[in-house]
Amino acid sequence: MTRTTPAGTPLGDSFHVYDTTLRDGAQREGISYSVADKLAVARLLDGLGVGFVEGGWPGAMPKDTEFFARAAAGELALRHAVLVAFGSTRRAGTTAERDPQVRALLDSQAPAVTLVAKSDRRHIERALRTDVAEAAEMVRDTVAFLVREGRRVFLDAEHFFDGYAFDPDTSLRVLTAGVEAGADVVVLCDTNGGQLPLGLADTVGEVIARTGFRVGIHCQDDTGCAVANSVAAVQAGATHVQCTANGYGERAGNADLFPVLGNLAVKLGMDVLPEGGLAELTRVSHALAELANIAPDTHQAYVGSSAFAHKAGLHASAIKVDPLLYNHIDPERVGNDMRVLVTEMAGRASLELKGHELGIDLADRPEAVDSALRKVKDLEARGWSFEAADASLELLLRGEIARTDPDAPVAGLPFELESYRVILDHHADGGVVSEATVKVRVAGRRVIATAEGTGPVHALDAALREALVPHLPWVEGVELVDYKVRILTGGARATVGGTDAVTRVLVQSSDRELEWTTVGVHGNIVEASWLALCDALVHKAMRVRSGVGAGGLRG
Ligand SMILES: CC(=O)SCCNC(=O)CCNC(=O)[C@H](O)C(C)(C)COP(=O)(O)OP(=O)(O)OC[C@H]1O[C@@H](n2cnc3c(N)ncnc32)[C@H](O)[C@@H]1OP(=O)(O)O
Ligand SMILES: CC(=O)C(=O)O
Repeated sequence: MTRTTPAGTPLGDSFHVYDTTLRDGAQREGISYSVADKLAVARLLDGLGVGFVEGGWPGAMPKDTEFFARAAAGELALRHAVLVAFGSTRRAGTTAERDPQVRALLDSQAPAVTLVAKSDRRHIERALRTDVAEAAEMVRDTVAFLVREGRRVFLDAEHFFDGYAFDPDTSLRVLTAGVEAGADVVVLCDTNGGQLPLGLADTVGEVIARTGFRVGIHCQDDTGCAVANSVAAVQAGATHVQCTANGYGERAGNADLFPVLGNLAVKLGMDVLPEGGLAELTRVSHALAELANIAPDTHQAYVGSSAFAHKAGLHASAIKVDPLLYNHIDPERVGNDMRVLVTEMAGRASLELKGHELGIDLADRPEAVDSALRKVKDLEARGWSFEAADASLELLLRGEIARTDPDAPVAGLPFELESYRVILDHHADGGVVSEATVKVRVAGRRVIATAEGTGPVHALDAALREALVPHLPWVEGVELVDYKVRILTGGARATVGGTDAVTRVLVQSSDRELEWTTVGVHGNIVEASWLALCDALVHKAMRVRSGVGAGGLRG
């Protein structure tokens, strides 16, 4: 399929999606890519289909030099993207040929080079400590040298928007020097990230009208407008857009590649990625977050796990009629999913949609839906939270179905608790050991088991397993993979009254096939944990018995 601009002209090389995650993204506080990480990031971006991957600044730091060396040695076989080396123009008072930083760009063997150049007179005079004529010459000389050496050159005009507002002639003179020397694109950079979309788009349009140059855009996110600014620049005529994965970058970050691509592709109808690329946005965004060792932003536009998650009952009731009534696009277009959250804000439609997600048909069970809804609202007012605990919600729904339909089977706990006890031993040497004893009836027998653990919940879990596994072997395959505790004070549970806090525990379990989350709430953290642990086992038991409804433990 031919990729086109909004005007319908073929994209080909006429529009550039340019990624600078490995250079500007790496300037984010907290990110430190290894060379192996950098190679993996480049491969993911290439697989997505971006046109250019800026790999770093060879010569400035050993890791970036090594990255380019390994890429040149064949470790990076890019299918879509052109690899770009980044660096500054030569220093004042020398020549490009003699400047070691410029030579390092050549030595990187990258087929394209992006040169950063000051385009604000105040920076030229105060930071470079030179004059405008020399600054323009630094650009001309370096671009011409690299072009002569067979490199494709882009010019990042640093501080362009602030500089153009202060002294447009200087800023244009720097651009002109680059283009006359052979630069392919002059990239207008909002380096301090202080621009707003309307003013920035006006400037982009004006520069194109005055010069006729091919213009790109690079936006930092200091006003929170980097994505809007980038899209506005494209609408004003920019044909090269620089972004970083998930908006990583110096200070507040850069224009986030994923919403920028989403907007260009879905809203402006530009085929900015090869076929199939758009549906990869969510997966690639999350994979790149892993490589950066940063938790994905759940609320990120287009690709966040909450980007199409609906909590309000009124939203759900319209979504039941047509999902597009409350979604700006079909989430599948960008590889994301719609989810319905059931909380105190739910209505009947929210429960029906959630039931559908969980494989429970609630359409003909209005009584069960009404009573489940009342129960959810009541429990949430007492500190329970079901939005992250689908398994507990499923048990509650199945329990209400069983209560309102005598024909529906119900299964509660696969064992009966007689009592549990947890003690804590603080030894003189500073060691702290928890010990738990559980007394249960399982498979018609009374079983007593004791176990130690690093904490009271660990000990309780261990003792329960000790008691159950000989009689219910599947318990052994249930692993506790995450455990979260939140203390809720009066405000969050106003109907309970009093000043004592309640504890909410979320337990995430896994049996290698599935992960599921359950919730428990109580004034005592061990009891809250016990409730969540038991729900986890009831949920698993329900699946072991397949098709049998379950009651759960909430009162
Ligand atoms: C807007 C951006 O984000 S651009 C990307 C910025 N990224 C980085 O800075 C990360 C990598 N940087 C580095 O490793 C180092 O800063 C280096 C290797 C580039 C330079 O290190 P040093 O030689 O020790 O210089 P230092 O960082 O202190 O100062 C930069 C020098 O470059 C000069 N300079 C800055 N911008 C430019 C430019 N566009 N063109 C030419 N020279 C420039 C400065 O005037 C200064 O010169 P001086 O040493 O004569 O004062
Ligand atoms: C080049 C660049 O990163 C900037 O001007 O912000």
